[in-house]
Amino acid sequence: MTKKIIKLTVRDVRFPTSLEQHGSDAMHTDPDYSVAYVVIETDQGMQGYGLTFTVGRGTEIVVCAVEALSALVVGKSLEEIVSDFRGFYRLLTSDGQMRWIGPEKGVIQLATAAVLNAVWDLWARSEGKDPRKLISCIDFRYITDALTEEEALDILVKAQTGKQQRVDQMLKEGYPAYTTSCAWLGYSDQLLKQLCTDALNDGWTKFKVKVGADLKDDIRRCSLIRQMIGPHNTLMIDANQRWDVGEAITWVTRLAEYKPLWIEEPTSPDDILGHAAISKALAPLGIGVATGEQCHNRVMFKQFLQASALQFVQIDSCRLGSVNENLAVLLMAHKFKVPVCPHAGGVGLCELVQHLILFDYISVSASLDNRMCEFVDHLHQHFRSPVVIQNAHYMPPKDPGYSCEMLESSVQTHQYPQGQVWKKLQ
Ligand SMILES: C[C@H](O)[C@@H](O)CC(=O)C(=O)O
Ligand SMILES: [Mg+2]
Repeated sequence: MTKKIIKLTVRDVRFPTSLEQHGSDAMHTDPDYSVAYVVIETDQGMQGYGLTFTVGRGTEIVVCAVEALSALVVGKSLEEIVSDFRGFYRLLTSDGQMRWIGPEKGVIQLATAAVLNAVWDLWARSEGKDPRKLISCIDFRYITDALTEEEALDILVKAQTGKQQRVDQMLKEGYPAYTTSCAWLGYSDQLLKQLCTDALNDGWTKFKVKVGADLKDDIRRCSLIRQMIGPHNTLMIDANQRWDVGEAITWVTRLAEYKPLWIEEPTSPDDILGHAAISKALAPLGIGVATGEQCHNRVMFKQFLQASALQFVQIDSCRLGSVNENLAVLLMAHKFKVPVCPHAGGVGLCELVQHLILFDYISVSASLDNRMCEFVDHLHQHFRSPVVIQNAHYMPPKDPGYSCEMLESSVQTHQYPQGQVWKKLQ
């Protein structure tokens, strides 16, 4: 029986995280973690849940973009969509009129991710997928000079070997994670120390610190955290695009003694050659460049990889056009032998991206070398199937779907501006 999508709703849901400086960095000093939250419904009463992450103001614009896309979804059946998912992806990203406000970037790309995340959730609840089916979801337009459809299929087919052992290993041990929760830029040293002590006690071994606003502060905070975690645990630093290219090289060189594994988003997320120059300059110091949370499509990732401009690929479940585009990036990263360490946190990003990184290990890369997934300990309580972390590892989700269904009570309380939480703050 076909499942016809008869309704799409989208809501603006915001959490006042800026009140306690959760999520703050050198560029986003007051984020209110938010989502455009999408629910699609079929004529058989099934639901699919999807979202895209934002940091507060502007969510209403993403909501408008989702509404603009909804006419392309409502009325279609799930079977019709997934029988030509590549075509459906293109319908959304290449609509002859809406494409002008992208293409495949900005608000319209965030909206595409929210809608398609809901479609993947609906699909995931209904059936399994084989390599050929997955490849048929990817739009190879603009990336065939880096990865052909045949090469992509070959990667997935080769990774069938040993797949069951990796599934068993993940079920037992989980996927390695790192934490960003201890060292947001707006946190005091005292809070940083407290959170770092707690995290060490909970078994965390990999830590990310926000940098980039003030060099003296960065030296103090990196020195503090390195002292606390010791020489063998892993430290990463994240500047959230704060610097020019030369400034990034000078600044990070000053922080090199704290042995960061990577500098994340050192400069404009669009500056591929700038990232290449930074990568080259920092390689002798043993510091890699990580980026991707604002890398808006597969074409950008292709060029980053071709230009050796990054050493860690940070896919994002809501920045790229959903699973379809993330699959393309995972496969390209594998071909270019660059590890994937996803961006997560925000609202629901951990819930979503755990699926992608488990898939990467089990069905694409078959490697854990230099790989880990970000974890941020906020707002999980608002999800029906929140992530499970054990001993600093993501344990595979057990419920069917893409794990982005929120509790209806949370959505209503945090809906902007009419929810109780926001009424109280007005
Ligand atoms: C504004 C967000 O909190 C951002 O700082 C997140 C980020 O860069 C990360 O998790 O990495
Ligand atoms: Mg970051």
